[in-house]
Amino acid sequence: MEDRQEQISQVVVTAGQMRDIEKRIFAAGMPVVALMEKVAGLIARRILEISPTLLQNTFSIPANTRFLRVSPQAGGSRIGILVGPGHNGGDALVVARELHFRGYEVWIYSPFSQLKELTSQHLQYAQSLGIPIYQTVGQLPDSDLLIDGLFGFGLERNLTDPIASAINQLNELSVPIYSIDLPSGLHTDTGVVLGTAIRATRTFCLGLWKLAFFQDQALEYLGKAELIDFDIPLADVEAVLKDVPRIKRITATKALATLPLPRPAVTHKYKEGHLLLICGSRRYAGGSILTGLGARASGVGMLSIAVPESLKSILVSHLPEALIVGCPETETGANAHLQLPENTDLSSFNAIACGPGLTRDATPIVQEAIAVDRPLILDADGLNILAQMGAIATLKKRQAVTILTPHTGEFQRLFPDIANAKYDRVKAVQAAAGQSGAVVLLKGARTAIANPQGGVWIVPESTPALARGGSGDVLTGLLGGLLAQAATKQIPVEDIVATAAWWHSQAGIIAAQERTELGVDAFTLTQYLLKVLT
Ligand SMILES: NC(=O)C1=CN([C@@H]2O[C@H](COP(=O)(O)OP(=O)(O)OC[C@H]3O[C@@H](n4cnc5c(N)ncnc54)[C@H](OP(=O)(O)O)[C@@H]3O)[C@@H](O)[C@H]2O)[C@@H](O)CC1
Ligand SMILES: Nc1ncnc2c1ncn2[C@@H]1O[C@H](COP(=O)(O)OP(=O)(O)O)[C@@H](O)[C@H]1O
Ligand SMILES: [K+]
Repeated sequence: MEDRQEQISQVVVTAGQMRDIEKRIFAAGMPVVALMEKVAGLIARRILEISPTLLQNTFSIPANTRFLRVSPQAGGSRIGILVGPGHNGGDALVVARELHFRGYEVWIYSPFSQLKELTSQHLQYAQSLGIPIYQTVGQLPDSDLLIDGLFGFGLERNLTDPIASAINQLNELSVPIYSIDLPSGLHTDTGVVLGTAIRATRTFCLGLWKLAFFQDQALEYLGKAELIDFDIPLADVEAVLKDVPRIKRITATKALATLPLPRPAVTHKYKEGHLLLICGSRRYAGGSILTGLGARASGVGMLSIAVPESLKSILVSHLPEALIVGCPETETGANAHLQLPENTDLSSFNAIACGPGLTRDATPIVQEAIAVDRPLILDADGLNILAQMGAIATLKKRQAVTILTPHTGEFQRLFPDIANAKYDRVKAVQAAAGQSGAVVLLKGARTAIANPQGGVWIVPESTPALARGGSGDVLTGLLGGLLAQAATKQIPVEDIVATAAWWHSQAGIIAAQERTELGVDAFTLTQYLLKVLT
């Protein structure tokens, strides 16, 4: 049984689900007022923890001062608190009060005339404490930090003026902004910008991760995101999510537990999986090498690589441990069809990965791979050829599991009828898996993986260093190797896919830390895969 923290860190909810979970907590007797105090107290404490310069100011007070406070005269940091009409504003006002009592020079921007009752009470109290309150952006004094409590998960409509232009002006100030729950202006589920949105330096996501945090279009607004856990009972989460397919973050704990480690002491190479890669062309020889190196890093027991005959020697020189199968080639140097050695038939492979570097001239070999009753990964031109064949109808005929690994362009070619791929990647990948019966991995800044039942894994962190030709080939090889090794184990396929994607992203992150975001070419990436585990 995973511990509570691990379970909470995997959960991702929509605004509607969050609202239902809160309703249960309130119905069980937790007072709304008490929860707001608790949550905002945690936020205030966290702000003080992570802002050493603010703390420095607190402790640089003159020695003869009787109270551990910073007066404006002592040069304390100024913190502006942005207050909206709902409970997000209420949270912000509690933070304002706490920081005021810790001695900071706090001011409040409260542009709305109608506030929810609790929010209104906190505003009244802040006013009674002498905290200055401003209604228009033009009046705002300077500040060292802004706390954004304009809107949280209650925002559904587009923002209009004057609040929209106020947000634009606030973004223009060169001041760090910490957002409460999510940057005001983002849709909680899709991460779509509703007119305009705060560009946060940091975001404190409250209680449970919201979907917007994993939608590519929201990333530029979120800054550094962290979860503020306020002890939501797991039973309430379970009760609300029990009948819906889960959307989960793939964590290090989960991914590491899915890897084929430790290896049993008594085993042999064929027990540790036999992977067949079908890849490469005269034009894209490198793609087959990168795919092979990705597979090598997975630890797969046996690796066979089917490439056009003319690439055989170059593959052997890069991957001496692999069985390189030279295939007849087309005039253009594409893999024409499979020609396995005698005594080898396709049923001896635990998994097949097909696509990197093939070119679209390799249609017959892709058709052969699809026709084989083995677990199959299709990537790159494997996907483009599948799209030409009609993805959904073709995949319906397959008996064994299929994994598709498209980027957005390939996804749209495969599933032209799924319109929302750009705006709600999670919904799009769920729809694709549901319609095709395949496990679908939609690549991007935050890669999402869906199974046909609608369950989703999201890779929660990655690096733009991976936005480089060939890094997808590495993923295909790595995933193929893990899939082949899992053949005899009862592991859900989507867990293996998510683990490979997590591993790939982590390697990118470590490589980028050591070499900058410009230093992670696809070959280098393959050299960092094992560093994730050691
Ligand atoms: N319940 C609790 O105790 C806890 C709640 N928590 C906190 O509560 C937050 C959710 O609070 P919330 O539901 O009050 O919604 P919130 O995000 O503040 O904003 C909605 C307000 O904005 C308004 N509005 C909407 N669109 C608008 C527009 N375009 N232009 C202008 N106004 C617009 C809308 O008014 P409407 O006109 O729709 O009636 C409504 O008043 C959550 O994110 C977290 O911070 C946590 O601390 C945990 C404990
Ligand atoms: N901005 C980004 N942030 C994180 N990962 C990214 C980003 N852009 C691309 N990637 C990752 O890099 C890989 C690119 O794969 P792909 O588009 O297939 O490239 P190629 O076919 O050249 O190998 C995918 O795993 C994708 O998720
Ligand atoms: K906010």
